[in-house]
Amino acid sequence: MSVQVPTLDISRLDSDTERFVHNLGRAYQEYGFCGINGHGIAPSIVDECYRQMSLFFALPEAVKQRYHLPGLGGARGYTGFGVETARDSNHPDLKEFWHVGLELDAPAHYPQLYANSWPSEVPGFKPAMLTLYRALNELGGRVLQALAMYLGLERNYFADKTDYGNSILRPIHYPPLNSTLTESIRSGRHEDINLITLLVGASEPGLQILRPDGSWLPVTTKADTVVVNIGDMLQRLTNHVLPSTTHRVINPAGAAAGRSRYSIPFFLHPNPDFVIRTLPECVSSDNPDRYPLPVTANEYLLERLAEIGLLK
Ligand SMILES: O=C(O)CCC(=O)C(=O)O
Ligand SMILES: [Fe+2]
Repeated sequence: MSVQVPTLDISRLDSDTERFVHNLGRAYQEYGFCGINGHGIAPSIVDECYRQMSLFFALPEAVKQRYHLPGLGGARGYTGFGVETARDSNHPDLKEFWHVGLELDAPAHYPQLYANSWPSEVPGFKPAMLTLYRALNELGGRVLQALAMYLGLERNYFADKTDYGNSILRPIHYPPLNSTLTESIRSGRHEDINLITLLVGASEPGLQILRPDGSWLPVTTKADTVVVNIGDMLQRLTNHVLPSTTHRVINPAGAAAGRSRYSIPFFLHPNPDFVIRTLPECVSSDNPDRYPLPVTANEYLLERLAEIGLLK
């Protein structure tokens, strides 16, 4: 049998806590990625997002560009095809996307929590995306509870560090490929910037993770599975105890090349002023502190956005 990223049932967080925490932590130590099912997010919530995003991305380019908000580093609204370029790559990704941030009723505690923009042409887009945002934010909180316990922290360690998280829901459209000559791929090899990413849409082939032996392992899951991976902020906080694994989305061959691919990652971020300082629980003589200098989540984010071409 070929190797596969494990899938775990998160309802075990309450019914079988100790073993679940152990299994999840081991999966992340081995792969940096894990499938999560049993999460209770209704398939209709995800289906509605796919329906609404396909309506939006089908609009004329000039209409979509009205929702590009200059100067925000793509933090909200639309980012066009061929803009984002993975670190260390000269070839832009073959994708366009939209960013939804935390929707607040009152003025933000943090200036970085910009107001959302919504496409008036697609009225169902906002309610669909906000519903999925809330569901994934909540699921991410449960994954962080398990990870906190795995690291020897108290279960709610992350709660007050993520309650105003600068988290982003990113509906992505990878259009049909019209040339086989391009050196670009749908998403160039990269690591995610944030604490954890919850990905809806890995049921469509294309996503691959880099294994320590240099091979690429496909991650394709059942439709009900959310793929959750560790990002660089959590890797840094945990001194690499939880690794942020390099991944990419390759161009399909054959008939699939003529079809769009849609996916929706949710990048769960800490509050902008959270200080990423190596956890003492993750430092030992075998694993000395790799990051003696702390950095705030916001400083770290700005550095990384500049590197991928979103902040000029
Ligand atoms: O589309 C996917 O399956 C993955 C996208 C991704 O890795 C990202 O946007 O960071
Ligand atoms: Fe990613």
